[in-house]
Amino acid sequence: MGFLVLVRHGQSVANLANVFTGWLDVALTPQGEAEARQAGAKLRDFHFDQAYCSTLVRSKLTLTLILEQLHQATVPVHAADALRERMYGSLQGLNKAETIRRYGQPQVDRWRRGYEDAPPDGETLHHTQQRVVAYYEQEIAPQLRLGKHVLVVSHGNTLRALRMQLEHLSVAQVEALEIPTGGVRVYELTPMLTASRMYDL
Ligand SMILES: O=C(O)[C@@H](CO)OP(=O)(O)O
Repeated sequence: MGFLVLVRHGQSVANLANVFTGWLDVALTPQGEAEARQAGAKLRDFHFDQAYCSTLVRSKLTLTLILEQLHQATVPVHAADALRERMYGSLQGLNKAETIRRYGQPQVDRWRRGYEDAPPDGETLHHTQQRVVAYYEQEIAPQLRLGKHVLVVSHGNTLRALRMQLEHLSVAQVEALEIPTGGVRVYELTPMLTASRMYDL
């Protein structure tokens, strides 16, 4: 039976500073590195055939630390632009609290969590979902259909978008979904890619 594990990267320096990140290529904090190792420890009973991450360093390093923790550093890794965080446009680099003071909580909530609301010059979650799901269908799903064990380390909004697809969430459900840094979600999959079990670790 195939399984798919989704992990959000550990805390980044921008997460700690409460700054909109998107495609900014920021490092993990020491806590973020510890969260990555903890995610690896939670996965100690899992063996992976294939792993995927984004081309951003916080995702790559989280994956490296997980595989090191598991003593599975030889698992083949693919880093894909399609798995990068939602592009946050001109919000990137701005402090979130300061942005709320300037534009108000309702507007910032829509930019951050609305499914069809684009941040200025940025991607909607819907657009992010189209590129992430296309990559999933082309690259990851064929591995899962073969019964492979696949690990994906990506970002808060890309994982919200992918989870909406995998779990058939409504717009209201995905708008309310929050994924913690270092969060681990497991799907046990039939050959038809129906989830027979899904759970957080
Ligand atoms: O800044 C970002 O890129 C994301 C994830 O950290 O933030 P938000 O929770 O606002 O979508």
